[in-house]
Amino acid sequence: MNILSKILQALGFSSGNIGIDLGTANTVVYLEGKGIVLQEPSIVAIDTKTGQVIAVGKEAKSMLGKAPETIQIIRPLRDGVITDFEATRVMLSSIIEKVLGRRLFKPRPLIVVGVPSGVTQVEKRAVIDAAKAAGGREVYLIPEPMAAAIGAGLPIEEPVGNMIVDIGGGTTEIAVISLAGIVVSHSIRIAGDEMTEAIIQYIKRKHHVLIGEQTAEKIKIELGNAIRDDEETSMEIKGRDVTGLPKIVRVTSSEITDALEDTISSIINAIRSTLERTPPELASDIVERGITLAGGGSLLKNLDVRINRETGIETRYCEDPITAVARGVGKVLDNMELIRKVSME
Ligand SMILES: Nc1ncnc2c1ncn2[C@@H]1O[C@H](COP(=O)(O)OP(=O)(O)OP(=O)(O)O)[C@@H](O)[C@H]1O
Repeated sequence: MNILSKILQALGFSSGNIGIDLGTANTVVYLEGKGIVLQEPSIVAIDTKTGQVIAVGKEAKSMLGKAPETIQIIRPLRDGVITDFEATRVMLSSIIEKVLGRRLFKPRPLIVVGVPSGVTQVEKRAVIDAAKAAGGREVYLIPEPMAAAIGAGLPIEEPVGNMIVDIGGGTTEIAVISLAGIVVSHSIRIAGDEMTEAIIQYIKRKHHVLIGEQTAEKIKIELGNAIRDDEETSMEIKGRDVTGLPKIVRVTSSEITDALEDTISSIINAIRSTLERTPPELASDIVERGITLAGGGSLLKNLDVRINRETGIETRYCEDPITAVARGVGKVLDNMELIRKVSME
């Protein structure tokens, strides 16, 4: 950072450079010099008659499952990648405008975006084009697990093995990082949103009741547990039965543990297979230093305990797991050398 930028920052001005965690479930934005300035669901509401954007983020999410036919609610990303380019562009522009809105001078910002490590060239191009179309001057992409590890404060540039498991909405990214590079990684398109979907399917099968995504997510957060613990809890949920009438049923935490079993097993198998492919020296570092968890999906109750039980490796959360990727892309904004080292080709 040059001296002028430092003075401007000290005076409360921001360079306008932005780090974005463009997530399947949430988009989190870090503004250089300010920190996290926006955290909103990755959802856009569009008027189907005029094609105009009605709402973005929280406001659009509150319309999920409740909108008339004239309003289309779109999640522009699925499984961590862009499935609707135009909606992503609109969402990014609106977010960037919200973040930089009242600035007197608006130089085009440098934008660093965290993306799943398994993205294809076409998907990478789509993110870069969307960020440029939304006003970005230069756009760099950093693999999400690398960004999460930087955000978690792991010593990624040192010659030691750091294992990060970032469980988002659409993707789980597992990586072993050493000397600023990803040595082994594994990305599966199974994460928090599959847990939500598994709850919807379980309640349909077991109780013959249909529930929406928002209700299922609430159940996951309130009752979900990666292990069976002694404290059984339950809650009443409202849905629609097969005949179409409203119905109330009581659901217990152990039922939800059953519902989530396949998803949790897939995540743990992916961690195991990554460990199996890790070179011995780095594996011994991981045994010593433990596994770090990031991402909203990792917040499922007792997931750390379950991973520890099944791998034998100490597992801990990083600070504020949901913003780890955004804090990571934010931390590199003033370090072009590091951006070049860790960004994707
Ligand atoms: N307390 C909680 N318990 C369980 N799951 C939670 C909790 N809080 C958030 N989640 C889940 O975390 C997921 C979103 O996490 P996050 O915001 O990190 O994903 P994302 O970055 O948008 O996704 P991706 O990295 O896959 O693109 C959602 O599935 C949400 O339901």
